[in-house]
Order: sequence, then C-alpha cells, then structure tokens
Amino acid sequence: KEEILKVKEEIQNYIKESKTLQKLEEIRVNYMGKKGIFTELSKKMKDLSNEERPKIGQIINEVKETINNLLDERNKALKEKELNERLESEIIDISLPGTKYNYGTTHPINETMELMKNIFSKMGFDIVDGPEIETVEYNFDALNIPKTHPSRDLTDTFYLNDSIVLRTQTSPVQIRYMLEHGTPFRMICPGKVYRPDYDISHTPMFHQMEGLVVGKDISFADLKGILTHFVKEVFGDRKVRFRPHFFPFTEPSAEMDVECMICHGEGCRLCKESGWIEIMGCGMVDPEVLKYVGLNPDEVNGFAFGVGIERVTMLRHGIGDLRAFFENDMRFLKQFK
Ligand SMILES: CNC(=O)COc1cccc(Nc2cc(Cl)ccn2)c1
Repeated sequence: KEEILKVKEEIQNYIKESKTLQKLEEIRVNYMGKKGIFTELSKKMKDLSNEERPKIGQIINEVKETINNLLDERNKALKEKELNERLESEIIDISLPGTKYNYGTTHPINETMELMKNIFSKMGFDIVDGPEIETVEYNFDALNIPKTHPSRDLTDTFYLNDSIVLRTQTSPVQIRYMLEHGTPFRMICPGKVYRPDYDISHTPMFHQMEGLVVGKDISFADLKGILTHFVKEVFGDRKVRFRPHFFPFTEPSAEMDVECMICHGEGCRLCKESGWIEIMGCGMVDPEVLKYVGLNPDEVNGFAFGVGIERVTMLRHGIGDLRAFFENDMRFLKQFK
C-alpha cells in the first residue's frame, strides 16, 4: 500500500511539473501503459493473501482513476496554454499599413492608344492590325504617292530590299482592309511605324493611328464632326480648326489644330506663339486610291486621317523629349502610376 501511494505521489508531481503535451504523453505511456508501473504492481498481487488482494486491487484502481483524471486535467490545461501562446504569437495587428507592392503600370504610349481606340470603337469603328514589314506597293503606290516623292527616299524609309520596306505609316493596313472588305465601313489602325530619323522630336520607331471611313455620300462635314469629337475627347473641350494642306492620298487635305492647352491661344513656346497646336492630318480619300483597290469613286467616297501617338501623349502629359518614352528610365515611367 505504501509503495502504491509513493508511486502516486511521484506521478502527481511529474504531472504537475509537466510543461508540454508531449511530456505529459510520455508520463501517461510510462506509468499507465501496458508496460507501466501499475502493470508491475498488479503482477505482485498474486503474492498477497486472499483478504488483502481485493483491498489492494481497489486502491490501485482508485489511484489509476485519480492519475487519469489528473492527466486529463493537465492535458486540458496544457492545450489551453498552448492555444493561448499561439493566439498571442500569431496575433495579426490589423491596424498595420498594408505591404506596398511595386505594381507596374501601362506605358503612357499604350495608355494613349487605348484611349483613342475606345473613342473610335464607341463610334462604330473596327480596330484593325496589319504587317509592319510591307511592300513598296501597299506603302506608297496604292496611296497615290509618286515614284519620285521624297518620302520614298532612303533618308525617309527603311528598305529591306527594292520592294520591301518597314512601313512608314499604317495606311497599308487600310489598303489591305479595303481589298478584303466591302463598303460601307469605318476602321482605325493603330501601330508601330518606322522612319530613319533620330533627334529630340523623332525616333526611328514611333506609333501612328490612321482612320478610314468609306461609304455613300460621305462629306467633309462628317470628317469634321468625327475628328472634332475625337480631339475634344482627348484634349477636353477646346477650340479646333482645319487648315488647308496637301497629301497625295487625300483631296482636299487638311491639318487639324487644337487651341494651345498651355496658353489658351495667347501664344507661348509650346505653340511657337501661334496659339494653336497641330494634332493630325486628314482629308477626303483621293479617287485614285479608291480605284487602286477596285472601288468606284462614282459610287463610294470617304475620308481618312492620321495622328501621331507620341505627339498626342507628349501634349497630354507635358513631355518635352520624345526619347524618354523608349529609354525605360523608371524615374520617368513611374510618374504614370
Ligand atoms: C500623322 N499622320 C498625318 O499627319 C497624316 O496622316 C494621314 C492624313 C490623311 C490621310 C491618311 N491616310 C490615308 C489612308 C488611305 Cl488608305 C487613304 C487616304 N489617306 C493619313
């Protein structure tokens, strides 16, 4: 009996001192398991007298029950303690500022292109792509550009061979479009174009967007209405004007100006004291071009226009040097976040 109570005392102390669930489990296995001390003690019971054996057996059972209860309580207490420690250590301070991620953004040129595409697609224009490597035929001949025109010179065009060039404007896309689609249609074709210039206002690759509307009884008023809406969407509600001009592929041709957004027409460095900024070229499609693609100028006519995307982007954001768009300087680019 003394031995049993001594063991009980010992185990109770171990349980009280146990700090972890794992330690508690070791105690349970060592003492209460099949190879535990109580199994040993029960084996010794056979040496006892008949009246002593039941009494000792009962004491052993009582002690085992007490120990098991203690183990369960300790287990619960340790679980509780462990949970509280975890809650304490894993607490999330929701008042902390979020982690700042260094997101990228759309390049200003692409942002302007998307803006322009949206404005025209809302007016029912198709958005069309085409090859950047083009034939001389589609880049010049189809556009009624004479063989002797300076834009065909090596100073103004990248030739891959005598009949293949890097397109100098996106007009070839419109030629291909007319060859494949019937009329009436409205389309724009934004994209990269290439010219051998490189200075503060020219880069060998830049972006243009041309547009073309062909159908019955298209008038210059339609041209003015559509382009005026476009310019006001991009630059806000400013005055616009059309100045007579010449392009080989349009007749009559015009250049479109918007009132200077800096000096509101007073005259400044940006508008070279004129009070006006040139935005784009346009005109009624020359009958020669319609004929070239097999359309009959007596049945259909149309207007076309072309706008430089870098130019518009520089005006929108007040950027002075065209080359900044292509140098990938993060100090420049992250201003457009
Ligand atoms: C930046 N671009 C400019 O200053 C001028 O671009 C222009 C002006 C007028 C017309 C066109 N395109 C065009 C295309 C066909 Cl298929 C037929 C007739 N014209 C492009």
